[in-house]
Amino acid sequence: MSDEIKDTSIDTFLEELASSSATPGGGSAAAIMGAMGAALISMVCNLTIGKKKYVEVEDEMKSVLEKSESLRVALTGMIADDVQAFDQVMGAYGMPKETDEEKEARSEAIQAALKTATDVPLQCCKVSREVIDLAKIVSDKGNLNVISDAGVAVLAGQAALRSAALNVLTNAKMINDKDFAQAKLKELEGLLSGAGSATEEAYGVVEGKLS
Ligand SMILES: Nc1nc(=O)c2c([nH]1)NC[C@@H]1CN(c3ccc(C(=O)N[C@@H](CCC(=O)O)C(=O)O)cc3)C=[N+]21
Repeated sequence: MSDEIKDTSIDTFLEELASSSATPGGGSAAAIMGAMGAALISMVCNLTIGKKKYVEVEDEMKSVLEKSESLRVALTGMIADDVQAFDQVMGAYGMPKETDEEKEARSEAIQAALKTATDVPLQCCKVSREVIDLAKIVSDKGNLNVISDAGVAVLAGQAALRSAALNVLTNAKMINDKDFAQAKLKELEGLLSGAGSATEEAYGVVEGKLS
């Protein structure tokens, strides 16, 4: 699929995801999950801003909306970024490996591609973590009529974070530059830390409001 992946219909995207072609893969799926989380946060903000009952949180909701829209744009871009990154990995594996020179060039290309294919989902983790943190704010303060959507947003952020994390883990394992891999895993650990409890807390708040 091309760079225009974000412009394809949901149906076509899912067909491509389901197909035996390597991309889009789980990395792109993680990004779109995060983008859905961000979109739902924006939706809750848009339905809270301008309501008399929520005038006290209006400024905060406006600020959350600005951030969630920027996260949504970033995550939407990562759907294609991940396709490109993983296509590079597959392309490198497909290089000829007859001569020593070819083997060397192939190995270098694989290693370079794996680094990018680690960085893209790590970036997705970073932005998805922000989705979780913003979803928590709208779960606490958003319009009660759409509070279930705030709960969906937090779970989408969590799914995106943990899904992108799996892509980081699987690629980092294959990287020979252990300093690089260690640094990325360390960064990942920081992003995962506390995310589960933030998710459960926000989900609990939403459930509490609905029961
Ligand atoms: N940033 C990132 N994004 C990913 O989407 C991502 C990733 N990293 N890391 C690893 C996993 C795994 N994954 C595969 C998808 C299809 C095949 C696939 O089509 N394999 C063919 C072989 C194809 C060939 O050799 O040309 C097969 O097993 O028959 C393999 C692997 C995507 N992932």
